[in-house]
Amino acid sequence: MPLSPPAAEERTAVLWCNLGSPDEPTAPAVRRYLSQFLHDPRVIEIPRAIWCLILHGIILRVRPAKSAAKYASIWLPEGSPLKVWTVKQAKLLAGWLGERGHRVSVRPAMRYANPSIASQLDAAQADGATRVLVMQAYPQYSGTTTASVIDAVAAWTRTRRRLPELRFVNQYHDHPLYIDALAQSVETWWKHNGRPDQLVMSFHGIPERNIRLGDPYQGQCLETARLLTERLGLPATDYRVTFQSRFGRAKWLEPYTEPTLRELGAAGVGRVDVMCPGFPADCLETLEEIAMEGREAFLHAGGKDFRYIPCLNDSPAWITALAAIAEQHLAGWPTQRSAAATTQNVPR
Ligand SMILES: C=CC1=C(C)c2cc3[nH]c(cc4nc(cc5[nH]c(cc1n2)c(C)c5CCC(=O)O)C(CCC(=O)O)=C4C)c(C)c3C=C
Ligand SMILES: [Fe+2]
Ligand SMILES: [Fe+2]
Repeated sequence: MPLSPPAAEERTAVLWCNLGSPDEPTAPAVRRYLSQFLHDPRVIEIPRAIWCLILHGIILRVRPAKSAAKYASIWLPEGSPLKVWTVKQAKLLAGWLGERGHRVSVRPAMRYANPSIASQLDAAQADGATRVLVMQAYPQYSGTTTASVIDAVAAWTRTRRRLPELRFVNQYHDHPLYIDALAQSVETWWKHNGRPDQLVMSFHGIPERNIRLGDPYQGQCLETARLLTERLGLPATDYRVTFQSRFGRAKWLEPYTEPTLRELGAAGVGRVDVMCPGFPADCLETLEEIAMEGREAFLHAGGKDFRYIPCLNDSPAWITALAAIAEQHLAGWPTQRSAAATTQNVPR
């Protein structure tokens, strides 16, 4: 006799994964978060022994207090913007999929800090999920982000005996509904606020070396920008694609966002609109680095009018896109389990 009876039906959970934020905007919480983040070999690819010396000797002593002050400047009453938006997106996605007749739960999960990917996979299994679709808030694939989430799921599988069926969405940088959601956000912004002299599309950077070693990230960012500007009917003279958030001294993807904004300001470009198409949720890198520091850099260099176009966040077109992506990957998973199968709640 099996310990638990066979279940009549498969149950599916969607894991909606994002990077994660510190639990609070304080130096100790940021130190814990950065330590987990910067120990990830997908993020930092230099030899461990050397990196640990730099990380523990310098970065984890200096950076937490500075980063905590930046986090404090964007923190919401409910928590970090990245987490608040990611949780809201998960709720809206669940509602949308429910309305379309899918019996699935949607759980937000963070690669670093909380709620962790492992804890949400545990919770999904405890709820009876036998299938998990892993989706990520990274439209463009990078080993530093997408593969790292897959690593975290794989690390969890090694600690469990009975595994759910797993599916992964690795990228959707050119999905028509993602492009559509971006285009709608820009068009709505322009309808209410008028058009700029230049549109800057700023993506998170990664080291240039990663691209040379085969990471497809840069090409996917450029493809997103191409599809978006084509859809907006923007000539090449009216926009720039840039890369932000450089970390350390190595060469990262260029052109860098902040020097480009300074250049545009100094060249007499009066009005610039900046958007961050690779970030589906507003976060430290958009609200502080772009909307505050980027603005300051542009205006200080002589620019007149800087406007930040918010991320997709909870826009209906974006949730529609997410639901369509989920549906495409849920397709073909039959709802009935074979009679021979037993259920999930077997001891670890
Ligand atoms: C150290 C190297 C880093 C790489 C490589 C990297 C890639 C990368 N990151 C994002 C998305 C986000 N990054 C965010 C914050 C952040 N990123 C790094 C470093 C690297 N990122 C650090 C150290 C931090 C923490 C903040 C700081 O101290 O500067 C965020 C925001 C998190 C938040 O809580 O709001 C996002 C989102 C992508 C998409 C990416 C590669 C494609
Ligand atoms: Fe270490
Ligand atoms: Fe980052």
